Amino acid sequence: MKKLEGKIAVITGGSSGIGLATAKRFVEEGAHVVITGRREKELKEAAALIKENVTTVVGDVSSLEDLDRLYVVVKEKHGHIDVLFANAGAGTIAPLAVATEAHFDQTFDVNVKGLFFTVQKALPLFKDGGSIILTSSVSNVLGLPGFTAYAASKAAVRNLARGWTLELKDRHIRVNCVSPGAIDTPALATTTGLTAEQVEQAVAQFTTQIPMGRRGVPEEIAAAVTFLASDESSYITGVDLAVDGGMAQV
Ligand SMILES: NC(=O)c1ccc[n+]([C@@H]2O[C@H](COP(=O)([O-])OP(=O)(O)OC[C@H]3O[C@@H](n4cnc5c(N)ncnc54)[C@H](O)[C@@H]3O)[C@@H](O)[C@H]2O)c1
Repeated sequence: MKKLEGKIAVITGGSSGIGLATAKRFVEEGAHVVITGRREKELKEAAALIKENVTTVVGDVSSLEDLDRLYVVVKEKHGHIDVLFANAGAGTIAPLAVATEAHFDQTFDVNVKGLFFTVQKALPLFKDGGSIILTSSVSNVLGLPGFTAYAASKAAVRNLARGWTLELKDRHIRVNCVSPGAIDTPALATTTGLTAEQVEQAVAQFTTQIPMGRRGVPEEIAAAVTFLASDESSYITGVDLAVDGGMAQV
């Protein structure tokens, strides 16, 4: 029996990395996925990789108009949502002394405001219960020099899950976070502003500090998200599931 047979799932940031791996896994488990991202070309390429049971909608989660358009498509095509994976996120390195207002605003616009309204505007489409999974980060409990605005935004995500767990309990909607550690995705290489060689050195150094001694792969986050999306986690709500090779324990 497939874990998500017949479910309708919306995934933001579904064109690459963790979102794409999760979209593929959801479809393998019997779901139809609606993926959204900012760039049409990447979305189409992602849909070609997913192959079947996938709809694409171009949009920026920090734009409320784009979110409205997304859910109009979902409503017209499917009528309802069973699973929402609010996964789109942004974060670049910016030590406190040099971080700009634009950096701060962009980080919070996507990771907090975008995620907040991604969930709010989906609510009318949840019928009888469902599962919402928010992508936070292991940085929600770590001091992470150079990434403090990002880490603060991800701590906000974790706290939104706590409150929404209670706000949505009577509608039988479970709300959980998944918190990736260091996962090999395009984001890991592009958010540092360093050269490719510097990134390689920094990542190698960083990897030595991970208790399991390696970085994760997107499929390992997708497996955890599939569990949280499915009835296998039917008595789990409000938790923060770290998928981090033990990083949060250091
Ligand atoms: N890779 C890691 O090590 C790691 C660790 C912890 C948390 N995360 C989080 O995982 C999530 C997915 O990141 P990833 O590692 O797969 O990186 P990624 O760059 O492969 O994916 C990020 C996705 O978010 C989308 N996105 C970014 N800004 C957006 C916006 N304004 N509107 C719509 N879509 C937008 C991108 O287009 C992309 O599809 C993010 O929330 C990220 O913060 C990643």
